[in-house]
Amino acid sequence: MFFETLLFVLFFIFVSMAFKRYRKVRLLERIPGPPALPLLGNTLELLGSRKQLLQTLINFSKHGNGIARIYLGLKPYVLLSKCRSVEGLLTSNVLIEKGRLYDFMRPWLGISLLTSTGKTWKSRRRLLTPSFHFKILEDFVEVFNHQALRLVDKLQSRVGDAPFNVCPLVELCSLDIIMETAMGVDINAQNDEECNYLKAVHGMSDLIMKRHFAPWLHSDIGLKLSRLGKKHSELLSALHAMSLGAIKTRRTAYNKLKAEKDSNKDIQTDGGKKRLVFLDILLETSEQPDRPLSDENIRAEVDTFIFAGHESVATTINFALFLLGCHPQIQTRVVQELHEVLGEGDVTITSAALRGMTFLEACIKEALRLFPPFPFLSRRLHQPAVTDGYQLPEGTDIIIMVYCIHRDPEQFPDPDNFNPDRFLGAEAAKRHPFSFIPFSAGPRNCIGKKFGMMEMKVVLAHLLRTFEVTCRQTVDELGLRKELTLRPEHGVMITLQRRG
Ligand code: HEM
Repeated sequence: MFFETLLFVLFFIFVSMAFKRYRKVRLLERIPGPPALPLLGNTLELLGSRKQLLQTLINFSKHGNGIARIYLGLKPYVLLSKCRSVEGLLTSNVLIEKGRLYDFMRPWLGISLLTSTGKTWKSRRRLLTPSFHFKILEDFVEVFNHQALRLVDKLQSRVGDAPFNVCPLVELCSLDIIMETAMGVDINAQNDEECNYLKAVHGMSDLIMKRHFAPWLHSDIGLKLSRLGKKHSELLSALHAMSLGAIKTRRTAYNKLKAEKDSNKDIQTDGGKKRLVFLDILLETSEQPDRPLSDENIRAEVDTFIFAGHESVATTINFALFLLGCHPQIQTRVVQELHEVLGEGDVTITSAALRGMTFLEACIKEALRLFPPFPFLSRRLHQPAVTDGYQLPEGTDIIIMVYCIHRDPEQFPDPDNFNPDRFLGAEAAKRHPFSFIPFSAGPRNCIGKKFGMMEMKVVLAHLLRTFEVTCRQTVDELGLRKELTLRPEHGVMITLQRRG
């Protein structure tokens, strides 16, 4: 009797799951998409070459007019590639759950602002928003200047050299900046080109992408049993050891200062200068009775800031150098503007000066349009939605094709052309508000948008007023590759001349 009941229950579960899937697939089959193999779906095309991942997804999305459907194994995904199709989703206050890729980031980044959802995300967002207050960001401009000048110093020795890859140097600079602003430590990565921490970040990013496209690595057991399991644990230990070490040091300093001072006042840091870093704010918050943050929560947020805050900025600076190096007339316009805003001689760039650099900002935006660090964003629907007249059932995984949205000729005529003027004047004001979304949009947009823009402007301003940058690569020669962010696999090869 027991076995009969068990069999009946199992049969019932199986039938209801099959029926649920049938209803879901029936709705999604109305959406155009490439032919899919039984069981495997479109997995083979996606697995075929990770180098081609971006191009493969772009090709898939061409199957519909802004909306297309693919299968990874049995799992359906919907690709959205027009601004009109993503507006409803991005502005929703309830459809805020991230897609599967984020599941694989959790061992490293924990439950943080980037990876959480629902009530946890809402309360974290409320908690962390004040950390990005303009007053706090203004204090960071000093760090941006100091680290950018270190990069300029490093590059002085490359003047007149044959073309060299600037990407690793820019990435180390942006890592130094986020370490100093997030944790208050100057790790001077720029003088450590072997930087083990960065190697661990790259190793983990690579592993997360491998997991995403290999269904047999999706479960933790599958990963542990595979040859990647050991590497995953080693990378996690290295990454967490660094952030936990920095938290411990900062907490000791914080407690010491607190014992000396009224805890409501600003904390004295860095040899007497008043500058709060993100970690101080988290430590302060963790002590408020109504908003406790455990050490684990703090580690998750710190790791998230470091990941989200350095690679995206570095790749954008690199792509901007590529574009400006290939377009000398546009570079000259930037330098003229810098001259007008900053004058001659050595200067420390202030936040007021940054506001005057409108053409440099337009160049950065155009670099973000052509090469968005996050060329696609993923979401999972925990309730049904409708877009472009199609019903999307609960549980559907969505891929927002930022790369395609940014190259839509209806919004950006001659879309492959580098033309920063698109972001100035009336043309910019006429465009659809969701046609340019490098920082995403709506309630789950990038919390570090202002921080990132200020940092990129300071670093590029120092570089461009010191050096004339030349680049002779084509876009194909960059070897665009989608890792966790979009990267130029073959580097950005530039030459430098000192400006007169
Ligand atoms: C060029 C620079 C940057 C770009 C293009 C960028 C882009 C993005 C995008 C597209 C998202 C949404 C991700 C998604 O929905 O899946 C995001 C979220 C986020 N970014 Fe950025 N980001 C940049 C710089 C930064 C910086 C400098 C920081 C921190 C200092 C930062 C911290 C975050 C965090 C914490 C989130 C999660 C926000 C939430 O879900 O509430 N980002 N970013």
